[in-house]
Amino acid sequence: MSKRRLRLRPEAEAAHFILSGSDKTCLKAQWINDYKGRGVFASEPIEKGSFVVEYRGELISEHERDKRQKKYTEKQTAFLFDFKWKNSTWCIDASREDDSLGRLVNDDHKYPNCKMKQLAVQDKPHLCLFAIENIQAESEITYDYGESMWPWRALTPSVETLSQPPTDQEARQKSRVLTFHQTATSEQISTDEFSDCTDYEDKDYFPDSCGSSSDTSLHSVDMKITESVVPQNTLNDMALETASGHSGKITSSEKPTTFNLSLRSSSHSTSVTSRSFDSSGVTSPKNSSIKVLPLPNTERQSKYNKKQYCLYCKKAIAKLARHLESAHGNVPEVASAFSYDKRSCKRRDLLRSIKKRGNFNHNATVATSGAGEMVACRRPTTATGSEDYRHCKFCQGLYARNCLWRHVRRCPQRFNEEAPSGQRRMHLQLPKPDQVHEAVWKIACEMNQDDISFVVTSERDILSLGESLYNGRKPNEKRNDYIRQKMREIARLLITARAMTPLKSTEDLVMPTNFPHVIQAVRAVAGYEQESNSYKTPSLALKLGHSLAKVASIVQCKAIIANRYDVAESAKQFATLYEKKWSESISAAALGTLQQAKWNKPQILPFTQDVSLLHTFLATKSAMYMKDLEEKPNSTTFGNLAQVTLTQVVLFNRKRQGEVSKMELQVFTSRNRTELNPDIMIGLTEFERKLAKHFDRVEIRGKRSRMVPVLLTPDMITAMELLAKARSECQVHTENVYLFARPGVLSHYRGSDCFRKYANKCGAKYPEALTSTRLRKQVATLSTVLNLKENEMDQLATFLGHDIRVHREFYRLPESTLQLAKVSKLLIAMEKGKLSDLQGKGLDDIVINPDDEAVTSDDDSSGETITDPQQHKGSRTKNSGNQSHTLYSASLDNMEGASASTTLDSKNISNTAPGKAGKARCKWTDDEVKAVERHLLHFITSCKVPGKKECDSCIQAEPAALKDRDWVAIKYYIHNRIVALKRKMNK
Ligand SMILES: C[S@@+](CC[C@H](N)C(=O)[O-])C[C@H]1O[C@@H](n2cnc3c(N)ncnc32)[C@H](O)[C@@H]1O
Repeated sequence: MSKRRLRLRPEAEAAHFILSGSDKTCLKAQWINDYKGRGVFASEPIEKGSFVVEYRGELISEHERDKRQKKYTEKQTAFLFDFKWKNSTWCIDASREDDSLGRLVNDDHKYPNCKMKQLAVQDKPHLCLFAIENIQAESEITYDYGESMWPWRALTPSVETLSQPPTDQEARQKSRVLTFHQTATSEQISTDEFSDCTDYEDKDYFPDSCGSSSDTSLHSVDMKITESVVPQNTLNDMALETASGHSGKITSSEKPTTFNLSLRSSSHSTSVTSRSFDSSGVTSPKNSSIKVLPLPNTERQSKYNKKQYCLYCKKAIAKLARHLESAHGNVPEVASAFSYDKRSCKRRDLLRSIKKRGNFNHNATVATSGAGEMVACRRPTTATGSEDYRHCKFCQGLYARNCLWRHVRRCPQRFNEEAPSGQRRMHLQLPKPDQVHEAVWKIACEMNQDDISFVVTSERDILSLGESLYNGRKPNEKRNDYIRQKMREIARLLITARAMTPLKSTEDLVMPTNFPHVIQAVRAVAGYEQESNSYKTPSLALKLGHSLAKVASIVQCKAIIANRYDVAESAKQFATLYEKKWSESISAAALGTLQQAKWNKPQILPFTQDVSLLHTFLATKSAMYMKDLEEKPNSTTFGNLAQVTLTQVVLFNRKRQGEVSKMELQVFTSRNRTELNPDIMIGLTEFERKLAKHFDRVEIRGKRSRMVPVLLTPDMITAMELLAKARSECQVHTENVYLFARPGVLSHYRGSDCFRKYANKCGAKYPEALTSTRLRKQVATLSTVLNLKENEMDQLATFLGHDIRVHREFYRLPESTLQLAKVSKLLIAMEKGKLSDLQGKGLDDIVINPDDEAVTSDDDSSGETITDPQQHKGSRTKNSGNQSHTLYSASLDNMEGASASTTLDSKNISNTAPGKAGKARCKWTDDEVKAVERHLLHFITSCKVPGKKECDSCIQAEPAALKDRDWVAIKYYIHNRIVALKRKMNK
């Protein structure tokens, strides 16, 4: 009697919950990770055989299902559950976000604890889950979605494949998983009928096996999804498997039941997040669901009674060695371990290795399922979250993150591999999901392990962004850093978006309807301040924009390949939105903040005396170190000479330190040493010919893969040849490709470090000004002051490794220098009341005399500086009287030092208008002089508030020649000066 009641109870209970439309209180929904999303967990133990939850939703016909499927998004389609009832196909559509829990139960094809069963209540079919084992509190409720190519199953390779090659049987099993259809029988049960819910034969449940499908339309739907993401060989495997049949539990007449689950673009992490999930009232666990098993330290179990997982039978075993010997003694590696003496190290190491691999297999299963207990080599005293543990990449043992480095130093499995040093991580990479680029996965796994790296590894589209960046660049460490940075940036955005908007995945970020949320998140990440319309980190806002555009194009391409035209279209629309709205919403303010940050910032240039001091210091040191290296070749003498020579080359060539630092040995040894072509020689002056013979030229890789030439003096060549020769004696790794290699490692010396070191040692007055970038600016500034011709300027720009536009905009100290060197002459003339003297002259024809200079230095226009909207857009003019004068003296100083014969007179400074190198000579006509006078008068008499509209009208009324942006700059400068003059007059 009692037995009968027991049997009926689950059904009756199910009917009760079906009719009340509620779920059991012993269940709760929880956010697991980005990979799985939410899941359902037992908050109390559930007995084997009990009813667990109903897969509740809207019951629709097959036809309606087909219609909905067409317009549903990928996510929604995942909630369509097809089943057979009364000889036709029906579907439960659970896509609507309600509070029901059944729709949130995840798949587990290996160790499910529930099975799906069909129940007829009041002559309507219902899908319910029943426990097939006792379920512990806090365990996740799972069931087998059936054999099919579910993306997550492919993404997390079986643990066997991680540690050992698959056996034939395993290979067969694996390919069966790749069959792309879940099929099922459905035993229909009426609540009126007697049924035994604890009698779990597979046929009672669905999905329960796979079979050849007669439903081709369903096949094709799934194929559409899989084709896009599965490489061709996998598809071939699938085809083979379908042809060779399945497990055979089902007859060919049985119809497939398809859980129309589609590929989530972000599903493959094996770790668990502690992030809270708050949409739809799901609980938000602060701790990860994966714990590290603590020492057994209860009264019943001693701490010496630790259980380990057997590599072969996967069970937790207390006496593993004994178990291995008795149960798996015929396995070659077990036999080999036991062939050694009982106390031998070899035996101990082999057994330990088997133990660690067994535990690793278990840990990988836990990681894959998203919940459970991992086994560490040194167990904590209390259950600890898995975030602080990592697997050793050599022996696969699990160690506390902060102790891993210590273990790696003496890990017996490391064999001859070099111990990783510096930033290189020592933990085992997570299992690489299929279709993720190996190198990109490595980059992602080597990141600092934090929330951000978690999002990177779990978001497919972020990894795709990394892959796209990876493919477009030549391999080097720096490129990897860049990719890492880009992936982290977008992950940070996603984390912020999740916290403050309904967005959840990277794909959500590039949906046009989400554009306002994206703007909100970007602003939050970049620290937008509404009042000032500025950002704390404006560059981040700009970078995120570029990355989002890239992600949108990646999503679009992937969607096109996958025949998901709705997604492709929406990504395309996002791109259009981005093009039209991004600037006004984000980038205008970000660029404004960036530009504003540069205003009034003193631009320090190196002083020529300091440069000269550094030069002499390096020459002396170089001679000394060359001698040392010849006499005592060792890593120290090599390092000294390498650093000095590197600094010399950067200093002499005014090159980016990063480019010269990376000069490869092979590039130096294979440099072109052929004589200069006699025809070219003819075109050179005697002096130039001598120079051409004097220097050697090496071509190195510059920014954006540009070829950048480096000139080498004979002294430098001698030092470099010595470095090349002495490498082997000085512990320079044979694999180290760099000329300025660091002995013992694979990296090179960094020019910036060397510069800093020698700048401080050489006794320079302003050592902080001696950096490679500032030296580049110095040479560029001098080129302006010396008025190089257009083609000479081009040559200089090419030599410096950038194009002329960049040179003009960023390297020359543009208007400020010109204002110093040239416009100031005009101002002096004006202040001295000699404006009419300018008639018929160009700016360059004005000669400064020291008295005049004194006149200009005592002004103060600060606080009255006008900002010009035009300058905002294109020109980089910033007017600051004080700063200008500092620079003026600096540039004069440099100029004198640069060339003894150069003086600031009308011969040397030729006829180039400011900002228009090489354009027609800009003489002041009578009209222009009058216009300036009028302008002056206008300001002195009527301009009360500088920068107001009246001034603009005044400017417009002037002759055409004065409309040039450079002249506008002059006018603003004049304007400021006049305000200062006016103040003086008022006083
Ligand atoms: C019916 S829903 C289950 C609820 C879902 N986890 C959620 O948060 O909405 C099916 C989806 O869950 C995810 N999923 C289910 N089982 C999974 C598993 N074992 N591993 C990873 N993801 C899984 C897949 O993204 C699938 O599209």
